[in-house]
Amino acid sequence: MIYRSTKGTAPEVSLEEAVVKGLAPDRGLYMPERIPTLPKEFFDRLPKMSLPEMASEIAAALFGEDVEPDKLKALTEDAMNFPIPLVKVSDNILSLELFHGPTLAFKDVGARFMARLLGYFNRDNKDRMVNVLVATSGDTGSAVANGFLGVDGVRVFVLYPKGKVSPIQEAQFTTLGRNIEALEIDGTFDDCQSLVKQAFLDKELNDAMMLTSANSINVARFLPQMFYYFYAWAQLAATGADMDKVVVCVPSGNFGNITAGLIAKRMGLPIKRFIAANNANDIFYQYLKTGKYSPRPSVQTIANAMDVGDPSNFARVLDLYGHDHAAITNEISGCTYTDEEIGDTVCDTLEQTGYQLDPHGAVAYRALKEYLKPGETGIFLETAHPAKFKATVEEITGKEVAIPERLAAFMRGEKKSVELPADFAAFKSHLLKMV
Ligand SMILES: N[C@@H](CCOP(=O)(O)O)C(=O)O
Repeated sequence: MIYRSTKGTAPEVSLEEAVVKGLAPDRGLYMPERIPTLPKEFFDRLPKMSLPEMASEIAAALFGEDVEPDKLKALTEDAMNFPIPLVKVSDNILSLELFHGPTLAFKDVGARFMARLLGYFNRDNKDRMVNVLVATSGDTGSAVANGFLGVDGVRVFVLYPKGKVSPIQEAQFTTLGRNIEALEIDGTFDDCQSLVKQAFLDKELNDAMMLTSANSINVARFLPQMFYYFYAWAQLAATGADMDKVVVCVPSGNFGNITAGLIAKRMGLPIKRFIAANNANDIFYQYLKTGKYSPRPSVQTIANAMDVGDPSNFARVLDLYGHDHAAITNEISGCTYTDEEIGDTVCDTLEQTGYQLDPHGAVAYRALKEYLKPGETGIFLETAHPAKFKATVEEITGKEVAIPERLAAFMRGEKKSVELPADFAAFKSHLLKMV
């Protein structure tokens, strides 16, 4: 498969080059040149398939030309080795619980797949040190750090906005040591993401060290996220539900997650429509309303992983729909909620249904409650475990949130981070010291 840049001015590349480069040299994002359609017989079998089985068939359709079949199957099945249950919350609304992986957030799916795929591409270059740069507003950092922890030939730099992630999220990537270094940036997530993007375009840096990204700008991080859309659909289909009116609501920040869902739909997954639910960082919602994209500095909210002021994957959404605003609004609607509304949703849902939402899932659940039409069934992506936001959730509900042991383990480590200003020269000089 050939990968092309959304900006259209960079050379086309192979999957390996797209994964290793991360970002195209014209600052565009790589996209597969064609999106394969899966046959009807695949969808007929779907409700009976396990997650690793279906993931490896989908991976074969996308990556099969570039990776040996048995290796691709093995690495996909190994990456997808945790449950992703679809759980009923209220009458016509179900939660796709994406928090049962090692770091308790949906990013585990893409990060684990990417770590294994990069290992495959690097198999004959054992002496080559790959430097993974990752900007995080909370969840990506820990998933990537854990996905690559102890992997020979890989060094990970996690850039995060100082004081703007939850204490547990911070512990998940600042206490690991070994080949993981946390860089605490005095700025926002967008500053972190911009430092990473500038690094890919800096000749001196790229001559000195091999850099790649593990954010959703990297095709190996974002495309595997489509696996769980198929799995959600399959679980619902297995219940005998009416599959013509399925609406998926995605809590949206950097828009990699919803873009993976849109690509799943292009591959044939019959999702009727999508809702992109924003917190106060409602850049996409404003775009849907006005047709104008006006990025702005992100503000801090209680759904911090979505605190993104210039979503990278907006470029991919535009690309998928040929920059046609009407076509986009036909398939995707949006909404935006304040912290107060998010908090009320966490509280009311717990009281009314007994289901403990995290602040991100709450944004999406509320959107379905408000915007599902009669006869539709809504699935929302519950992107992280509520315990990752323990203090916030407990303050809202007044009830204790138990911390799973694998999360508690992170809290026992000692925090180590390097503080840096949101300044490219300082970041670059720090990286160059590692050479
Ligand atoms: N929401 C992310 C921010 C980056 O998103 P990504 O999907 O591009 O990695 C986070 O929680 O870190």
